[in-house]
Amino acid sequence: MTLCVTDLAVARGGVPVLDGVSFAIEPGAALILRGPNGAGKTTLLRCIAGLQPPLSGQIDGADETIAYAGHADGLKAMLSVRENLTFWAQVFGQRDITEALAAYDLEPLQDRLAGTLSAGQKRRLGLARLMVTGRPIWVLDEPTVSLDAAAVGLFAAAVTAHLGAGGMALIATHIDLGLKAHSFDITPFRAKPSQRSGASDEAFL
Ligand SMILES: Nc1ncnc2c1ncn2[C@@H]1O[C@H](COP(=O)(O)OP(=O)(O)OP(=O)(O)O)[C@@H](O)[C@H]1O
Repeated sequence: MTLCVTDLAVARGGVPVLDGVSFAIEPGAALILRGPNGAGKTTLLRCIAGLQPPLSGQIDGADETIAYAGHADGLKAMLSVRENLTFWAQVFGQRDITEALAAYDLEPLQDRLAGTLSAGQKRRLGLARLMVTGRPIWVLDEPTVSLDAAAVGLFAAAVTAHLGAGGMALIATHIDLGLKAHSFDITPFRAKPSQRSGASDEAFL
């Protein structure tokens, strides 16, 4: 299975942002999305994750295969760390959360309510969630925000293990994660200002 994006055009708030984007990711590979603030990385990732439709083009290999981590951590504040991971494991039909707890050094925090965690601890939990989905393609938007250097290392190790097991990753980031991955700069694919689409068709802003 390959994630294949062909001639994709995407909009945000009804305004075209990118046009003519094509790339493919094979099992075991990661692609790092690059581009300055406002270039359209988040918009592209949201389309690929199925949160909003593209204007045109094709996305193949994304059905029931993607685990998405955006800017929000998507945590249940009144559930503990362990309960959050167990909840997501059950949603995705997986069971074991042990590896995810260990990968992000969350064992000492497992009984804490997620709402009481620091920003970096919440981010670690949000990223650990990916591991219990069993989904092969991780689509990640600025995953290292709030993480300290040690936690960035844990994240890089988790991604490397995921790729080693045949998984894939598409990551928008401004920092060097030290991963073996190709980079894809979306700057040249900025949509022309004349390409207006009209109304917004997004599920979430
Ligand atoms: N909710 C929104 N409504 C309308 N326009 C938006 C919205 N969010 C972002 N935009 C605009 O869409 C364009 C693409 O934004 P996007 O968030 O995809 O860029 P990005 O590359 O992820 O930026 P950053 O590096 O700052 O996170 C920008 O011009 C931005 O101002």
